Formats: sequence, structure tokens, C-alpha cells
Amino acid sequence: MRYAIEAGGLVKRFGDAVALDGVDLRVTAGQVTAVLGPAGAGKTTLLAVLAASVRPDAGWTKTATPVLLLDEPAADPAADPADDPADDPARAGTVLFTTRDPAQAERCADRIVVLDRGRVLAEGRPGELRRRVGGQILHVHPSVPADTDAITRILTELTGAVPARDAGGLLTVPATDPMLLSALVRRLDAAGVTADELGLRRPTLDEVLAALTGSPE
Ligand SMILES: Nc1ncnc2c1ncn2[C@@H]1O[C@H](COP(=O)(O)OP(=O)(O)OP(=O)(O)O)[C@@H](O)[C@H]1O
Repeated sequence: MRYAIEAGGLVKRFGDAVALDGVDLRVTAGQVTAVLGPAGAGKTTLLAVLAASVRPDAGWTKTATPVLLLDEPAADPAADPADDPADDPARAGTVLFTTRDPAQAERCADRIVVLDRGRVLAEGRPGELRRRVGGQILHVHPSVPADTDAITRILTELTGAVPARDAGGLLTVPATDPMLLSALVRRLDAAGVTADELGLRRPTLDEVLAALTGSPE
């Protein structure tokens, strides 16, 4: 495999702040790679080190000259996703861009590197990342709003986690136990409450990022 970018053991400190804490990176030539992470993760510092505009305290880099590095390219959510600047140069060659937006990373990148607190937490294709985090999301919508509390209690007892509730009243909670769905149906039945939506789905990349970085969505 031919790498357009290779880096190993990158460390960069700014006083007491550790911007990069031992980053290893390989970017395959011809691919679009997103460095995805929350504010302060070290994304800009990593790009600056790769562009040789910032000297790392430790580590090494090898970057081929035609590589396009984009730091948080702005994407207008109202615009056609096909117009995304991070997507555009994809046809031209190797691109490495940074973003805080999982949707932009998923839309534009072949591979995603999740960076947080100066460390690579995970990397892979978007679908791989979702599978790696494991588990699914259970979603339940009460038939009548009055049953929300009862269903919330049942979900909390069954999963050990308090479900999130969105503006539309949909309750969601991470699910790792494959028997959860049938157990839930029995409990709802016994409690005499009904749901007009009930199912399991893969986590979104936002939920994956929140699970990896421990940050609220
Ligand atoms: N020139 C600097 N002087 C001091 N601290 C810095 C400097 N540049 C970065 N840092 C610190 O290093 C850490 C990583 O910053 P960096 O800008 O690389 O993160 P980021 O992931 O690009 O964040 P954002 O998404 O907000 O742009 C932060 O804690 C930041 O405060």
C-alpha cells in the first residue's frame, strides 16, 4: 500500500497543554481522510505539523507533496452536499481534512480518524467505526404522552441507563443485550402501556463520536 502521509509518535505541547499526545497516522494515497474530533482535540495542530509549519516536540512525518490539507473546511448545510469543499478535491487525489462534524466526515471521507485530547481513539471507514463501537440504539415512542414516565422507568430498569428524550417524545437508549427487545415488549405488556414505534438501529456517527470521546452529543 502506498501512503501519501505517514507520521509516528507525534507529540506537541504548548506550555502545559498537550495538543498531540503520541499520534500515529497513515493516509493512503488517493483517499479522502477526515480527522474528526471535538474542539481542542488537536486537529489544527496535527495539520500544522503535517504541513511543516509547526515543529513537533517528538515524532516524525513523511508527507508527499501533492497532498491537499484542509483545516475545518466550511460546509454550508443549506448547500448541496455535492458542493462540500471537503468533497470536491476528492476526485483529484489525496485529501486530509479536519472537522468537528460527523455528518461531514461521513459524507466526504473514505476513512475517518477520530482524534481527542491529542490521541487517535479509532480509525476506519464510517461503517466500520459504527460497528466497532458495538451495540445498537433502542428507540421507543409512547402511543400516548402520559405513558412516557412508565416507559422511561422500564427502560432504565432494563438497561441501567436513563433514556434520552427528543422534542417529539422519542425515547432512545444504548442497547447491548440482544434479549432487550423481547424483555421490553413483555414489560410494556405487563404494565399495560403501548408504543407506536419500537425498534433497534445502528448508532449514528454523532452517537459513535459521543461514545468514544465521552462528550454529550
Ligand atoms: N499556539 C498555541 N498556544 C497555546 N496552546 C495552543 C496553541 N495551539 C493549540 N493549543 C492548544 O492545543 C490544544 C489543541 O488545539 P487545536 O487547535 O489543535 O485543536 P482543534 O482540534 O483544532 O480544535 P478546534 O476544533 O477548536 O479548532 C488545545 O488545548 C489548544 O488550546
